[in-house]
Amino acid sequence: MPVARRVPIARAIANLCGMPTPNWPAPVAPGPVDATVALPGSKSMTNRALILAALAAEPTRVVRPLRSRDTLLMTQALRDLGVRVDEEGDDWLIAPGGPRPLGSVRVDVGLAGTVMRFLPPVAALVDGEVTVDGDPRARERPMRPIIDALRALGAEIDDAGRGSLPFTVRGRGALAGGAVTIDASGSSQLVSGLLLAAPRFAKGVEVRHEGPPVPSAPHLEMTVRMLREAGASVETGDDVWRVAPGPLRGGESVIEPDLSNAAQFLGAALVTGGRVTVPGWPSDTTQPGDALRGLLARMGADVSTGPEGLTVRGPGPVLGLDADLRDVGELTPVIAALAALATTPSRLTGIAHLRGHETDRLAALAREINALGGDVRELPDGLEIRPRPLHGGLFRTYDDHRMVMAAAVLGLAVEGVEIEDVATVGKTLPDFTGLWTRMLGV
Ligand SMILES: O=C(O)C1=C[C@@H](OP(=O)(O)O)[C@@H](O)[C@H](O)C1
Ligand SMILES: C=C(OP(=O)(O)O)C(=O)O
Repeated sequence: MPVARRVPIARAIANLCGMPTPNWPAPVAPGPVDATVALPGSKSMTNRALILAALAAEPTRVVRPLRSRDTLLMTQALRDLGVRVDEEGDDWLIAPGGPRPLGSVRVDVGLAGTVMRFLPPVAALVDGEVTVDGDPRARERPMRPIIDALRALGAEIDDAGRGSLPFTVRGRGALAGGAVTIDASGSSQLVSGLLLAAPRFAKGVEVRHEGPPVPSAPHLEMTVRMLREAGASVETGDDVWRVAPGPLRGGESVIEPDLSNAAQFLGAALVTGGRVTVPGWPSDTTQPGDALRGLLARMGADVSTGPEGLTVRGPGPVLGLDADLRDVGELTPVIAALAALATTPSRLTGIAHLRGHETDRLAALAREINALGGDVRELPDGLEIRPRPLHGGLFRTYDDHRMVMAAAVLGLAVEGVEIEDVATVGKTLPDFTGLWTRMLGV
Protein backbone atom coordinates (compact mmCIF):
# COMPACT_ATOMS: atom_id res chain seq x y z
CA MET A 1 0.00 0.00 0.00
CA PRO A 2 1.39 3.46 -0.84
CA VAL A 3 2.84 5.31 2.15
CA ALA A 4 0.37 8.23 2.03
CA ARG A 5 -2.69 5.92 2.05
CA ARG A 6 -1.67 4.22 5.29
CA VAL A 7 -1.86 7.49 7.23
CA PRO A 8 -5.57 8.27 7.51
CA ILE A 9 -6.43 4.63 8.27
CA ALA A 10 -3.82 4.38 11.03
CA ARG A 11 -4.91 7.72 12.44
CA ALA A 12 -8.58 6.72 12.39
CA ILE A 13 -7.82 3.47 14.24
CA ALA A 14 -5.65 5.33 16.78
CA ASN A 15 -8.37 7.92 17.33
CA LEU A 16 -11.05 5.25 17.78
CA CYS A 17 -8.92 3.48 20.41
CA GLY A 18 -7.98 6.75 22.17
CA MET A 19 -4.32 6.17 21.31
CA PRO A 20 -1.83 8.98 20.56
CA THR A 21 -1.79 10.07 16.92
CA PRO A 22 0.78 7.98 15.03
CA ASN A 23 3.82 9.51 13.42
CA TRP A 24 3.22 10.80 9.92
CA PRO A 25 5.18 9.05 7.18
CA ALA A 26 6.40 11.93 5.04
CA PRO A 27 5.55 11.11 1.43
CA VAL A 28 8.42 10.62 -1.00
CA ALA A 29 7.84 12.69 -4.14
CA PRO A 30 6.60 10.32 -6.83
CA GLY A 31 8.21 12.57 -9.48
CA PRO A 32 8.78 16.26 -10.23
CA VAL A 33 5.97 18.25 -8.61
CA ASP A 34 3.80 20.35 -10.88
CA ALA A 35 1.36 22.30 -8.74
CA THR A 36 -0.26 25.59 -7.80
CA VAL A 37 -0.54 25.98 -4.03
CA ALA A 38 -2.85 28.70 -2.65
CA LEU A 39 -1.74 29.60 0.85
CA PRO A 40 -3.80 30.90 3.79
CA GLY A 41 -3.12 34.32 5.33
CA SER A 42 -0.02 35.57 7.12
CA LYS A 43 0.17 34.87 10.86
CA SER A 44 2.21 38.00 11.45
CA MET A 45 -0.19 40.28 9.57
CA THR A 46 -3.30 38.67 11.07
CA ASN A 47 -2.16 39.10 14.66
CA ARG A 48 -1.04 42.70 14.07
CA ALA A 49 -4.35 43.50 12.36
CA LEU A 50 -6.25 42.07 15.34
CA ILE A 51 -4.33 44.18 17.89
CA LEU A 52 -4.73 47.37 15.85
CA ALA A 53 -8.44 46.64 15.32
CA ALA A 54 -8.97 46.02 19.03
CA LEU A 55 -7.52 49.45 19.81
CA ALA A 56 -9.20 51.31 16.94
CA ALA A 57 -11.90 53.95 17.27
CA GLU A 58 -13.93 52.44 14.39
CA PRO A 59 -15.04 48.93 13.38
CA THR A 60 -12.51 46.86 11.43
CA ARG A 61 -12.97 44.06 8.94
CA VAL A 62 -9.94 41.75 8.83
CA VAL A 63 -10.15 40.27 5.34
CA ARG A 64 -9.04 36.65 4.80
CA PRO A 65 -7.23 36.27 8.15
CA LEU A 66 -5.26 33.14 8.96
CA ARG A 67 -7.19 30.70 11.10
CA SER A 68 -4.61 28.67 13.01
CA ARG A 69 -3.65 28.03 16.62
CA ASP A 70 -1.67 31.29 16.93
CA THR A 71 -4.38 33.53 15.50
CA LEU A 72 -7.23 31.78 17.32
CA LEU A 73 -5.28 32.28 20.55
CA MET A 74 -5.12 35.98 19.70
CA THR A 75 -8.86 36.30 18.99
CA GLN A 76 -9.64 34.44 22.22
CA ALA A 77 -7.19 36.59 24.23
CA LEU A 78 -8.80 39.76 22.90
CA ARG A 79 -12.28 38.41 23.67
CA ASP A 80 -11.03 37.68 27.20
CA LEU A 81 -10.18 41.40 27.43
CA GLY A 82 -13.71 42.33 26.38
CA VAL A 83 -13.08 42.93 22.68
CA ARG A 84 -15.88 41.80 20.36
CA VAL A 85 -14.67 39.63 17.46
CA ASP A 86 -17.33 38.21 15.11
CA GLU A 87 -17.01 35.85 12.15
CA GLU A 88 -18.49 36.94 8.82
CA GLY A 89 -17.79 34.50 6.02
CA ASP A 90 -14.01 34.32 5.64
CA ASP A 91 -13.52 37.59 7.53
CA TRP A 92 -13.39 38.74 11.13
CA LEU A 93 -15.26 41.86 12.28
CA ILE A 94 -13.81 43.67 15.30
CA ALA A 95 -15.98 46.18 17.16
CA PRO A 96 -14.42 49.39 18.52
CA GLY A 97 -14.45 50.21 22.21
CA GLY A 98 -12.34 47.39 23.62
CA PRO A 99 -10.61 46.44 25.83
CA ARG A 100 -13.28 46.89 28.51
CA PRO A 101 -13.08 47.06 32.32
CA LEU A 102 -12.75 43.58 33.83
CA GLY A 103 -12.48 41.87 37.16
CA SER A 104 -9.64 39.43 36.69
CA VAL A 105 -9.04 37.15 33.71
CA ARG A 106 -6.47 34.59 32.56
CA VAL A 107 -5.17 34.76 29.03
CA ASP A 108 -3.57 31.78 27.26
CA VAL A 109 -0.82 32.69 24.79
CA GLY A 110 -0.02 29.06 23.89
CA LEU A 111 3.41 29.10 22.28
CA ALA A 112 2.68 32.12 20.10
CA GLY A 113 5.44 34.74 20.19
CA THR A 114 3.10 37.29 18.63
CA VAL A 115 0.50 36.76 21.36
CA MET A 116 2.91 36.69 24.31
CA ARG A 117 4.62 39.94 23.12
CA PHE A 118 1.70 41.85 21.54
CA LEU A 119 -1.00 41.18 24.13
CA PRO A 120 0.57 42.38 27.45
CA PRO A 121 0.82 46.03 26.30
CA VAL A 122 -2.92 45.87 25.52
CA ALA A 123 -3.55 44.25 28.91
CA ALA A 124 -1.80 47.24 30.51
CA LEU A 125 -4.57 49.46 29.06
CA VAL A 126 -7.32 47.42 30.70
CA ASP A 127 -8.99 48.42 33.94
CA GLY A 128 -8.57 45.04 35.67
CA GLU A 129 -6.20 42.18 36.38
CA VAL A 130 -4.90 40.09 33.49
CA THR A 131 -2.84 36.96 34.16
CA VAL A 132 -0.88 35.87 31.12
CA ASP A 133 0.45 32.31 30.72
CA GLY A 134 1.13 29.78 27.98
CA ASP A 135 2.60 26.38 27.13
CA PRO A 136 5.52 25.13 29.26
CA ARG A 137 8.01 26.20 26.57
CA ALA A 138 6.40 29.69 26.43
CA ARG A 139 7.70 30.22 29.96
CA GLU A 140 11.25 29.92 28.61
CA ARG A 141 10.93 32.37 25.71
CA PRO A 142 12.45 35.88 26.18
CA MET A 143 10.00 38.25 27.91
CA ARG A 144 12.03 40.20 30.49
CA PRO A 145 12.75 43.22 28.24
CA ILE A 146 9.06 43.84 27.55
CA ILE A 147 8.03 43.29 31.19
CA ASP A 148 10.68 45.80 32.31
CA ALA A 149 9.76 48.23 29.54
CA LEU A 150 6.05 48.15 30.40
CA ARG A 151 6.91 48.84 34.03
CA ALA A 152 9.08 51.79 32.96
CA LEU A 153 6.10 53.08 30.93
CA GLY A 154 3.85 52.98 33.99
CA ALA A 155 2.41 49.44 34.20
CA GLU A 156 2.16 47.36 37.35
CA ILE A 157 3.24 43.79 36.66
CA ASP A 158 3.64 40.95 39.14
CA ASP A 159 5.99 38.31 37.72
CA ALA A 160 7.32 37.06 41.07
CA GLY A 161 10.75 38.21 39.91
CA ARG A 162 10.84 35.61 37.11
CA GLY A 163 11.15 37.93 34.12
CA SER A 164 9.06 35.43 32.15
CA LEU A 165 5.56 34.00 31.87
CA PRO A 166 3.37 33.64 33.87
CA PHE A 167 2.72 37.16 35.16
CA THR A 168 -0.18 39.39 36.12
CA VAL A 169 -0.73 42.85 34.66
CA ARG A 170 -2.71 45.09 37.04
CA GLY A 171 -4.13 47.67 34.64
CA ARG A 172 -5.76 50.95 35.61
CA GLY A 173 -7.45 51.65 32.29
CA ALA A 174 -4.63 53.82 30.93
CA LEU A 175 -0.85 53.85 30.59
CA ALA A 176 1.45 56.88 30.66
CA GLY A 177 3.94 55.71 28.01
CA GLY A 178 7.06 57.76 27.23
CA ALA A 179 10.68 56.84 26.45
CA VAL A 180 12.22 53.45 27.16
CA THR A 181 15.44 51.61 26.24
CA ILE A 182 15.43 47.84 25.77
CA ASP A 183 17.68 45.06 24.51
CA ALA A 184 15.59 43.46 21.75
CA SER A 185 18.35 41.21 20.39
CA GLY A 186 16.34 38.19 21.61
CA SER A 187 13.28 39.01 19.50
CA SER A 188 12.00 41.83 17.30
CA GLN A 189 8.55 41.12 18.76
CA LEU A 190 9.64 42.85 21.99
CA VAL A 191 9.74 46.13 20.04
CA SER A 192 6.69 45.41 17.87
CA GLY A 193 4.55 44.69 20.92
CA LEU A 194 5.35 48.07 22.49
CA LEU A 195 4.78 49.97 19.23
CA LEU A 196 1.46 48.38 18.28
CA ALA A 197 -0.35 49.50 21.45
CA ALA A 198 1.49 52.83 21.75
CA PRO A 199 -1.04 55.09 19.96
CA ARG A 200 -3.24 54.43 23.01
CA PHE A 201 -0.53 55.32 25.60
CA ALA A 202 -1.06 58.86 26.97
CA LYS A 203 2.38 60.01 25.74
CA GLY A 204 2.84 57.47 22.97
CA VAL A 205 6.23 55.76 23.06
CA GLU A 206 9.88 56.12 22.12
CA VAL A 207 11.58 52.72 22.08
CA ARG A 208 15.36 52.68 21.77
CA HIS A 209 17.26 49.41 21.30
CA GLU A 210 20.68 48.90 22.86
CA GLY A 211 22.55 45.61 22.50
CA PRO A 212 23.47 43.12 19.78
CA PRO A 213 21.46 43.62 16.54
CA VAL A 214 17.68 43.24 16.58
CA PRO A 215 16.63 40.31 14.35
CA SER A 216 13.76 40.16 11.87
CA ALA A 217 13.97 43.69 10.42
CA PRO A 218 11.13 43.06 7.92
CA HIS A 219 8.78 42.24 10.80
CA LEU A 220 9.59 45.64 12.34
CA GLU A 221 8.85 47.28 8.99
CA MET A 222 5.56 45.38 8.95
CA THR A 223 4.71 46.82 12.37
CA VAL A 224 5.53 50.36 11.27
CA ARG A 225 3.67 50.04 7.96
CA MET A 226 0.53 48.56 9.51
CA LEU A 227 0.52 51.22 12.26
CA ARG A 228 0.78 53.96 9.61
CA GLU A 229 -1.97 52.35 7.51
CA ALA A 230 -4.16 52.49 10.64
CA GLY A 231 -3.50 56.21 10.93
CA ALA A 232 -0.72 56.27 13.54
CA SER A 233 2.16 58.68 13.33
CA VAL A 234 5.43 56.71 13.47
CA GLU A 235 9.02 57.93 13.13
CA THR A 236 11.99 55.59 12.84
CA GLY A 237 15.76 56.04 13.13
CA ASP A 238 18.73 53.78 13.81
CA ASP A 239 17.44 51.41 16.49
CA VAL A 240 14.83 53.92 17.62
CA TRP A 241 11.08 54.00 16.96
CA ARG A 242 8.61 56.74 18.01
CA VAL A 243 4.83 56.40 17.97
CA ALA A 244 2.68 59.46 18.75
CA PRO A 245 -0.52 59.11 20.76
CA GLY A 246 -3.71 59.33 18.71
CA PRO A 247 -6.77 57.47 17.48
CA LEU A 248 -6.48 54.45 15.21
CA ARG A 249 -8.71 54.06 12.15
CA GLY A 250 -10.76 50.96 11.46
CA GLY A 251 -11.87 49.99 7.96
CA GLU A 252 -10.51 47.04 6.02
CA SER A 253 -7.28 45.23 6.79
CA VAL A 254 -6.54 42.80 3.97
CA ILE A 255 -4.23 39.92 4.92
CA GLU A 256 -1.65 38.71 2.37
CA PRO A 257 -0.90 34.99 1.91
CA ASP A 258 1.73 33.77 4.41
CA LEU A 259 4.96 33.90 2.39
CA SER A 260 7.05 32.20 5.09
CA ASN A 261 4.70 29.25 4.84
CA ALA A 262 5.46 29.15 1.10
CA ALA A 263 9.02 28.01 1.84
CA GLN A 264 8.42 24.26 1.93
CA PHE A 265 6.14 24.23 -1.13
CA LEU A 266 8.52 26.29 -3.26
CA GLY A 267 11.39 24.22 -1.86
CA ALA A 268 9.61 21.08 -3.11
CA ALA A 269 9.92 22.39 -6.68
CA LEU A 270 13.67 22.74 -6.18
CA VAL A 271 14.15 19.31 -4.58
CA THR A 272 12.07 17.39 -7.13
CA GLY A 273 13.09 19.32 -10.24
CA GLY A 274 9.48 20.39 -10.70
CA ARG A 275 7.34 23.54 -10.65
CA VAL A 276 5.31 25.20 -7.89
CA THR A 277 3.32 28.42 -8.24
CA VAL A 278 2.00 30.40 -5.27
CA PRO A 279 -0.83 32.68 -6.42
CA GLY A 280 -1.38 36.14 -4.93
CA TRP A 281 2.32 36.81 -4.22
CA PRO A 282 2.29 40.53 -3.30
CA SER A 283 4.44 42.86 -5.42
CA ASP A 284 5.20 45.11 -2.43
CA THR A 285 5.33 43.43 0.95
CA THR A 286 7.08 43.62 4.31
CA GLN A 287 6.88 39.85 4.82
CA PRO A 288 10.28 38.20 5.30
CA GLY A 289 9.11 35.29 3.14
CA ASP A 290 9.61 37.53 0.10
CA ALA A 291 13.33 36.84 0.58
CA LEU A 292 12.64 33.28 -0.63
CA ARG A 293 12.88 34.60 -4.18
CA GLY A 294 16.55 35.45 -3.75
CA LEU A 295 17.47 32.60 -1.40
CA LEU A 296 15.97 29.85 -3.58
CA ALA A 297 17.57 31.38 -6.70
CA ARG A 298 20.95 31.17 -4.94
CA MET A 299 20.18 27.50 -4.19
CA GLY A 300 19.68 26.79 -7.89
CA ALA A 301 16.02 27.59 -8.47
CA ASP A 302 14.60 29.39 -11.45
CA VAL A 303 12.26 32.02 -9.93
CA SER A 304 9.77 34.09 -11.90
CA THR A 305 6.75 36.26 -11.19
CA GLY A 306 3.71 36.91 -13.35
CA PRO A 307 -0.03 37.47 -13.13
CA GLU A 308 -0.43 33.86 -11.94
CA GLY A 309 1.84 34.46 -8.91
CA LEU A 310 5.37 33.42 -7.98
CA THR A 311 6.74 30.36 -9.74
CA VAL A 312 9.75 28.33 -8.69
CA ARG A 313 11.28 25.68 -10.93
CA GLY A 314 14.09 23.31 -10.09
CA PRO A 315 16.14 22.99 -13.26
CA GLY A 316 19.12 21.19 -11.70
CA PRO A 317 20.87 20.18 -8.49
CA VAL A 318 20.17 21.94 -5.18
CA LEU A 319 23.13 24.16 -4.31
CA GLY A 320 24.40 24.92 -0.81
CA LEU A 321 23.97 28.42 0.61
CA ASP A 322 26.20 30.75 2.62
CA ALA A 323 23.84 33.32 4.09
CA ASP A 324 23.15 35.58 7.05
CA LEU A 325 19.51 34.82 7.89
CA ARG A 326 19.14 37.30 10.80
CA ASP A 327 16.40 39.23 9.00
CA VAL A 328 14.49 36.14 7.93
CA GLY A 329 15.13 33.69 10.78
CA GLU A 330 11.79 31.94 10.51
CA LEU A 331 12.82 30.60 7.07
CA THR A 332 15.76 28.71 8.60
CA PRO A 333 14.25 25.25 9.25
CA VAL A 334 13.15 24.76 5.64
CA ILE A 335 16.35 26.30 4.24
CA ALA A 336 18.36 23.95 6.49
CA ALA A 337 16.41 20.95 5.16
CA LEU A 338 17.10 22.05 1.57
CA ALA A 339 20.77 22.51 2.48
CA ALA A 340 20.90 18.95 3.84
CA LEU A 341 19.76 17.73 0.39
CA ALA A 342 22.13 20.01 -1.53
CA THR A 343 25.23 19.03 -3.50
CA THR A 344 27.55 21.56 -1.80
CA PRO A 345 27.98 22.70 1.84
CA SER A 346 26.03 25.51 3.52
CA ARG A 347 26.68 27.97 6.29
CA LEU A 348 23.69 29.78 7.83
CA THR A 349 24.56 32.53 10.34
CA GLY A 350 23.07 35.51 12.23
CA ILE A 351 20.41 33.34 13.86
CA ALA A 352 21.44 32.90 17.52
CA HIS A 353 17.95 34.17 18.46
CA LEU A 354 16.43 30.97 17.03
CA ARG A 355 17.50 29.30 20.28
CA GLY A 356 14.58 31.17 21.89
CA HIS A 357 11.94 30.20 19.33
CA GLU A 358 9.34 27.40 19.67
CA THR A 359 12.32 25.20 20.52
CA ASP A 360 16.07 25.80 20.30
CA ARG A 361 15.90 25.47 16.53
CA LEU A 362 19.65 25.30 15.97
CA ALA A 363 20.01 22.36 18.38
CA ALA A 364 16.83 20.67 17.15
CA LEU A 365 17.73 20.91 13.45
CA ALA A 366 21.26 19.62 14.05
CA ARG A 367 20.04 16.73 16.22
CA GLU A 368 17.22 15.60 13.96
CA ILE A 369 19.00 15.93 10.59
CA ASN A 370 22.02 14.12 12.06
CA ALA A 371 19.70 11.36 13.35
CA LEU A 372 18.87 10.71 9.67
CA GLY A 373 22.58 10.41 8.84
CA GLY A 374 23.22 14.10 8.14
CA ASP A 375 26.27 16.19 8.93
CA VAL A 376 25.09 19.37 10.66
CA ARG A 377 27.26 21.29 13.09
CA GLU A 378 25.89 23.95 15.42
CA LEU A 379 27.66 27.32 15.44
CA PRO A 380 27.03 29.79 18.27
CA ASP A 381 24.85 31.78 15.85
CA GLY A 382 23.97 29.31 13.13
CA LEU A 383 24.48 26.00 11.37
CA GLU A 384 27.07 24.41 9.11
CA ILE A 385 25.52 21.78 6.90
CA ARG A 386 27.51 19.35 4.77
CA PRO A 387 25.52 17.16 2.40
CA ARG A 388 25.60 13.44 3.13
CA PRO A 389 23.28 10.65 1.99
CA LEU A 390 20.36 10.47 4.44
CA HIS A 391 18.29 7.52 5.60
CA GLY A 392 14.81 7.19 7.07
CA GLY A 393 13.92 7.41 10.73
CA LEU A 394 11.87 9.35 13.25
CA PHE A 395 12.15 13.16 13.00
CA ARG A 396 11.13 14.73 16.30
CA THR A 397 9.37 18.10 16.11
CA TYR A 398 9.43 19.65 19.64
CA ASP A 399 6.03 21.43 19.29
CA ASP A 400 7.55 23.40 16.41
CA HIS A 401 5.45 23.79 13.25
CA ARG A 402 8.55 24.61 11.19
CA MET A 403 10.27 21.36 12.24
CA VAL A 404 7.31 19.53 10.64
CA MET A 405 7.77 21.57 7.47
CA ALA A 406 11.53 20.89 7.39
CA ALA A 407 10.97 17.16 7.88
CA ALA A 408 8.45 17.03 5.04
CA VAL A 409 11.03 18.57 2.68
CA LEU A 410 13.59 15.91 3.67
CA GLY A 411 10.96 13.22 3.21
CA LEU A 412 10.49 14.21 -0.43
CA ALA A 413 13.89 12.73 -1.21
CA VAL A 414 14.49 10.28 1.65
CA GLU A 415 12.46 7.08 2.05
CA GLY A 416 11.08 6.34 5.53
CA VAL A 417 11.08 9.76 7.27
CA GLU A 418 8.45 9.63 10.03
CA ILE A 419 7.32 12.99 11.41
CA GLU A 420 6.47 13.07 15.11
CA ASP A 421 3.28 14.95 16.14
CA VAL A 422 2.49 16.34 12.71
CA ALA A 423 -0.54 18.17 14.16
CA THR A 424 1.79 20.69 15.80
CA VAL A 425 2.00 22.31 12.36
CA GLY A 426 -1.45 23.75 13.17
CA LYS A 427 0.34 26.61 14.95
CA THR A 428 0.32 28.39 11.58
CA LEU A 429 -0.87 25.94 8.90
CA PRO A 430 -3.58 23.50 10.06
CA ASP A 431 -4.14 22.05 6.56
CA PHE A 432 -0.45 21.38 5.95
CA THR A 433 -0.74 17.64 5.22
CA GLY A 434 -3.71 18.26 2.90
CA LEU A 435 -1.85 20.93 0.94
CA TRP A 436 1.29 18.76 0.85
CA THR A 437 -0.36 15.56 -0.38
CA ARG A 438 -2.44 17.48 -2.95
CA MET A 439 0.72 19.18 -4.22
CA LEU A 440 2.38 15.78 -4.61
CA GLY A 441 -0.73 14.12 -6.04
CA VAL A 442 -0.46 11.23 -3.53
O1 LIG B 1 6.63 39.88 14.55
C1 LIG B 1 6.39 38.79 14.03
O2 LIG B 1 5.29 38.54 13.50
C2 LIG B 1 7.44 37.77 14.01
C3 LIG B 1 8.74 38.12 14.25
C4 LIG B 1 9.85 37.14 14.25
O3 LIG B 1 10.19 36.90 15.61
P1 LIG B 1 11.70 37.02 16.17
O4 LIG B 1 12.17 38.40 15.92
O5 LIG B 1 11.54 36.64 17.60
O6 LIG B 1 12.48 36.00 15.38
C5 LIG B 1 9.47 35.83 13.57
O7 LIG B 1 10.44 34.86 13.78
C6 LIG B 1 8.12 35.35 14.06
O8 LIG B 1 7.77 34.16 13.43
C7 LIG B 1 7.05 36.37 13.72
C1 LIG C 1 9.26 31.97 15.48
C2 LIG C 1 8.00 31.76 15.06
O1 LIG C 1 6.86 32.01 15.74
P1 LIG C 1 6.51 32.98 16.95
O2 LIG C 1 5.53 33.97 16.39
O3 LIG C 1 5.88 32.09 17.99
O4 LIG C 1 7.78 33.62 17.43
C3 LIG C 1 7.77 31.16 13.72
O5 LIG C 1 6.60 31.15 13.29
O6 LIG C 1 8.72 30.69 13.08
